[in-house]
Amino acid sequence: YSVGIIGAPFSKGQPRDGVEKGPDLIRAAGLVEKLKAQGCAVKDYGNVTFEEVANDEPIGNVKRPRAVGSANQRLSAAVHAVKNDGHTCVMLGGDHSLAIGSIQGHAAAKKDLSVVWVDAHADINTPLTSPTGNIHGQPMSYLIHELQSKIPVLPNFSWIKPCVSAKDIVYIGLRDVDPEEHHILKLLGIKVYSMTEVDRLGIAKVMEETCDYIFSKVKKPIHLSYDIDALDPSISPATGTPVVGGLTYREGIYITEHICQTGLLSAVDMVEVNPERGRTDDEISSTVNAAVDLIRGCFGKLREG
Ligand SMILES: N[C@@]1(C(=O)O)CN(C[C@@H]2CCCCN2)C[C@@H]1CCC[B-](O)(O)O
Ligand SMILES: [Mn+2]
Ligand SMILES: [Mn+2]
Ligand SMILES: [Mn+2]
Repeated sequence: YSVGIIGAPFSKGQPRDGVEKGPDLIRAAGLVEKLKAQGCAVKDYGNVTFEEVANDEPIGNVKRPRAVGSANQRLSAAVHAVKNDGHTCVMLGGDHSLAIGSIQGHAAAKKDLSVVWVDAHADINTPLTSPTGNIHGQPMSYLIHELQSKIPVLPNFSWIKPCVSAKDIVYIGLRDVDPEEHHILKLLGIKVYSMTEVDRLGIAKVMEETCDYIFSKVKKPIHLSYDIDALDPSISPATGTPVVGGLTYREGIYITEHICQTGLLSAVDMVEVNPERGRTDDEISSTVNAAVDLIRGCFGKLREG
C-alpha cells in the first residue's frame, strides 16, 4: 500500500477547542512508523495551514462559515495533490467538517466515489435543519447531488461542487440522528446500518451487505470517513460528542479490515480525536491508539498476524 498522510489541525466546524491537536497526537503515537513496519510506503505531507478569518459572524445559524469554507478549500487542494501522486490519502482531523474538503478533493481526482461513513451521527443536516449550526454536523449536505436545492449560498463555499450520489453512500454506527436528518435519510433512500442493525445482523453481515450494496452497481473507489465517536466511549472517550452504545474496538477494526480487503479504498478520514475531552491520560491514549489501529486496519494489518 502507498499511503499519503495529511494533517488538518482544524476545529471551527464545532465549538470545542482541542480537536485541532488530533493530527500531531496521532503522529506522536507512531502512525507512520507502524504503517511502514507493516509494509506500507508512507509519505507524510505535513499539516495544512489554515488562514485566520476575522469577523466570521454566523449566517443564519451556520457558525464560522468563512473559516470552514476556506479551510476546506485548502484541504481539497491538498487531498487532490496526494491522489494525483498515486497514494491512498489519509486525512487526520480535526473536526468532521473537514470531510467537505477531503471528499471534494478526492472526487476531483477520482470522479465517481462511494462513501462509507462510520459515525454515531449522520452529519447530514443542512444549514436550515441544523439544531446547532455547527458545520461538523452538516458536511454531507454540501456534497450530495440530491440535496443541493436545500443549500443556501454561504461565503467561501462557492467552490464546492456536489460530487456524491445518495445511492453511493452507506452509514455504519448511527445512534444519535436528529429528526430532520432521519427525514433526509429516508427521503433520499440512503443505506443505513445503525447500531440496531449492527446488533441484529452482526458486523460481519453488515460489512458483507455494505460491500454487496456498494458493488451492486459499477465498482467505485471508496472514501471511508471515520469519526472516532463511532466507537463506544469506553474505547474512545476523548472526542467532542460521545454517545453511549457504540461500536466495540473489535467491530471498529473489523470494518477497516473488511474495507481494506475490497482493494478499493482510495481515501480515509480519521476525525474528531480531541485530547481536551479526555479526563485522564489513559482516556486520551485509548482514543488515539484506537485511531491509529483503525488506520492500520485500512492498510493490511490483520489480527491473525
Ligand atoms: N446532529 C448534531 C449536530 O450538531 O448537527 C447534534 N448532535 C448533538 C446532539 C446532542 C443532544 C442529543 C442530540 N444530538 C451532534 C451532531 C453533530 C455531530 C458531528 B460529528 O462530526 O461528531 O459527527
Ligand atoms: Mn460523530
Ligand atoms: Mn462526524
Ligand atoms: Mn464531533
